[in-house]
Amino acid sequence: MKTMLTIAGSDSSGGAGIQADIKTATALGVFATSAITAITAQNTTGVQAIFDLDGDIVAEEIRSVLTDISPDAVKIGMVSSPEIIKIIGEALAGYKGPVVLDPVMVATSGSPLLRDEAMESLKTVLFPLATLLTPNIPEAELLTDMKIESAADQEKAAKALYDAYGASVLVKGGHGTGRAADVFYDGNIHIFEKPMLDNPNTHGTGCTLSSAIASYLALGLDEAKAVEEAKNYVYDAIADGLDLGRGRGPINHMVRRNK
Ligand SMILES: Nc1ncnc2c1ncn2[C@@H]1O[C@H](COP(=O)(O)OP(=O)(O)O)[C@@H](O)[C@H]1O
Ligand SMILES: Cc1ncc(COP(=O)(O)O)c(N)n1
Repeated sequence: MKTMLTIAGSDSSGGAGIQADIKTATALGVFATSAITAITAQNTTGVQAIFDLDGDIVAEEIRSVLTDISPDAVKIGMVSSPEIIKIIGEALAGYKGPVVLDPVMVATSGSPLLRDEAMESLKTVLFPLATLLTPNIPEAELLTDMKIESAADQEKAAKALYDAYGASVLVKGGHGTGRAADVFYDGNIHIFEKPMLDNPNTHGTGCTLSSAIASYLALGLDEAKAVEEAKNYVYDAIADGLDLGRGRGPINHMVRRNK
């Protein structure tokens, strides 16, 4: 069986973070291993508390997995502090497979998940290790210092990040207006477009997308095909119309199994 490692934070409400990653990989037939970076107390209305794990245990978690069940792909999500970022960089230094990095900065509920002082380390330590970056529009704006108002702007931002970090880049369009256009640049531009679903329950879409991409890469798909299939999976999971909690609820990771 193919395996993927997710390095991310725990979401007590089960819709995002490690929980979304494990559900997604499982739904796609990939065995998930994990290294938890932080424990969040959160639900569909917001993030109530964050506890960063000690860097030493994060390093041990990653080493335990890499030295035994070497993953076919790695996904990195919430990393929060410069110390944990540095440790992940060291622990992954010899890893040769695909690394999908979702630069998680703010939860769908609006709560910050990356400390301000961690932004620079994210760019200098983890971006160069990544093979594929998946910023949403607000994240891509911060990373490139550009205003993104169209698919053409998403394309410019994707190219700028590709040139700066040498990784393929997917600028996701869930925060845009009009259609949900995700722009992928791997040296060539690919645009993956779907109608924007009228559903406020999108907690965990970014985590789900990046772990689905990592899962499809683990299964051997090329990057552009992995992105396309992952987007289809997230679209179906939003379209299912699951309605849990009082705020912005999660999507249905099990959508393909229920049908
Ligand atoms: N309402 C929606 N309808 C259709 N697709 C959506 C919707 N919201 C998000 N998506 C898709 O979900 C994925 C995650 O995108 P986005 O919401 O931009 O990321 P993040 O969760 O990191 O903010 C993308 O493929 C995006 O196009
Ligand atoms: C632990 C954790 N990691 C990441 C997210 C981002 O979620 P989204 O996929 O909605 O951007 C989150 N809310 N919680």
